[in-house]
Amino acid sequence: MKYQQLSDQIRSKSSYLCVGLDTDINKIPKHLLKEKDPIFEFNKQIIDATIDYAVAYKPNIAFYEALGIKGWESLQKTIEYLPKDVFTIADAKRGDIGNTSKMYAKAFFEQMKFDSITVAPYMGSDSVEPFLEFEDKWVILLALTSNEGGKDFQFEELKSGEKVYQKVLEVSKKWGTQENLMYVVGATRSEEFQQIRKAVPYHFLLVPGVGAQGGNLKELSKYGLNKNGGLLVNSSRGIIYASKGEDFAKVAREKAQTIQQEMKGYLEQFSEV
Ligand SMILES: O=c1ccn([C@@H]2O[C@H](COP(=O)(O)O)[C@@H](O)[C@H]2O)c(=O)[nH]1
Repeated sequence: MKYQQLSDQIRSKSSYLCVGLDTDINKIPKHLLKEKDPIFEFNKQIIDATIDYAVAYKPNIAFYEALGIKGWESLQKTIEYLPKDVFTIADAKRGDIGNTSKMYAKAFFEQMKFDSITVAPYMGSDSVEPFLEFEDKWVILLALTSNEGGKDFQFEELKSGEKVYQKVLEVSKKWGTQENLMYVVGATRSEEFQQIRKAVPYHFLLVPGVGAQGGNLKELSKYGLNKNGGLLVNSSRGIIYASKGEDFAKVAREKAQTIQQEMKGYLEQFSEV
């Protein structure tokens, strides 16, 4: 998917919601366990219920890998089921020496046909560039993560006065363009959004950490939104497990709609979209 298409989706749905498909066999409603592929059945019902309010879907690959071959099959079916006009994110956090990264890229872009993949920056340019060689595919580079442990390294101050995550942004933005490179910035870091926007004014930011992790949607939207939208805000558990009963899809739809309505207001207030 191209930058403009994603921006158009945000405009037409008045939403920058990404639904996280962190589908755990131990958390899905019990009545689905009688299905041939309970994980896919759950995802299918979540997608049908939330599609009016979401512009992106993000399966976290760990949840599928953990089930072995069956998990990969459920993932493949999920990707094939998703409509072509939504943006798909493989939250896989890959990155390795160049020739290995190339194989990860082939797996997620060619085999599974994801639009994008999350990548760790730690191994540097040659570990990221192989992902950037695929047309209309995206790298979503970890910049500032939402977890507490993110402070262990990412806020460390360098001799230049920059923090490590700022250095990641400054150096990596030369590896790609706003057309093929996005950044992960945690919703729990809303105080950093203003200066992150200065560093990367036009790049999309994938923002996990609202809902279950307590990030503030208004705060991050205020500084994170740009004239193209520029944000994809993910919620996984807060939507997909809002109800653990037979009404899970209906309740997920209500949750997604509530978030979308809030986003619509912020798009009107904080962005020219
Ligand atoms: O900094 C990061 C990077 C990735 N994640 C992932 O996003 C979702 C968040 O799930 P919630 O249930 O909405 O908390 C999950 O897949 C994480 O692995 C993140 O949280 N923070």
